[in-house]
Amino acid sequence: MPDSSPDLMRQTGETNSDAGTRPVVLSVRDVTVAFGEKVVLENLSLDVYRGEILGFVGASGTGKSVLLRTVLGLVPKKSGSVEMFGVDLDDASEQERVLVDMRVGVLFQHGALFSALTVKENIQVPMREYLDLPKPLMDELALLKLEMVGLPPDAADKFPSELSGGMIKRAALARALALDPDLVFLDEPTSGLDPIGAADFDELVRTLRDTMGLTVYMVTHDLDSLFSVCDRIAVLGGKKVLVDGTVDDMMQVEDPWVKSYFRGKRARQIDLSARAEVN
Ligand SMILES: Nc1ncnc2c1ncn2[C@@H]1O[C@H](COP(=O)(O)OP(=O)(O)OP(=O)(O)O)[C@@H](O)[C@H]1O
Repeated sequence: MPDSSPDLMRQTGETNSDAGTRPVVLSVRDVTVAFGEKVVLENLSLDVYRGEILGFVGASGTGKSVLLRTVLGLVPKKSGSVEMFGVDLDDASEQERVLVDMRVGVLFQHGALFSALTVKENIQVPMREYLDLPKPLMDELALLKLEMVGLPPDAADKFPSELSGGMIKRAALARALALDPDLVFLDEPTSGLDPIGAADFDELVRTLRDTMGLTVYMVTHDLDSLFSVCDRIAVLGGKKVLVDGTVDDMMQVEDPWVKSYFRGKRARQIDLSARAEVN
């Protein structure tokens, strides 16, 4: 049986692409998902590279959430494969699957914190699920995660109903980071935040990527996020990834939705102000 200890997986369990320079941490190949007769994704392929912040966009109802849930194994696919850290999730043993899951954090839309648990208890949910740690250590770790996401220590004993929208997002991010993951999925993390709160959250995501070497897969409608923190953007359309590339690449795309999204009035305002900040 192959040694699948986390350390070994970190060193070897990743496929390389792009002339061996950028390890692929998530590889989606020819994935088709349907609900009854309705095909939502068809032969969709996508690679996510280690250390990048990928922004995933697409018109409403194109299947962004379905893809995210499929990758996480919450929605069955008709065909295709999903590999994380070089492990094909359909072929993975139970032990391999647990090791992969421990390397992944998820921030679901609207935070999805357990309302009956305090912030600290929410952050400790993944620790209780996967680790066997003494309570004082878990408390210490929870406080550390709060600090990482910029929440004060006294947020630990608050319930989600006592937090602002921005604090809920940060608490949910702290929970996603509970196990020091390598890859985090963020589902519309800045939705519902005011522009300043959203910009602060984007900055936090970028800082965490820079300091922890995180790979970030972010489903978003937020043009500010796409322009300011995403290294690469993938656009979902016609049941597959229509196009992927940098913001500048998106500016060249003639597809009508991509064009109106990235070259519309709002996008032009953001682009102009970003360029003004640089100069
Ligand atoms: N469990 C399900 N059963 C049947 N159809 C579903 C199911 N889940 C999603 N769909 C359909 O799949 C399509 C894609 O939905 P999805 O929620 O992934 O879109 P989205 O791109 O995330 O949209 P939005 O940006 O509005 O959140 C929609 O037509 C939706 O109705």
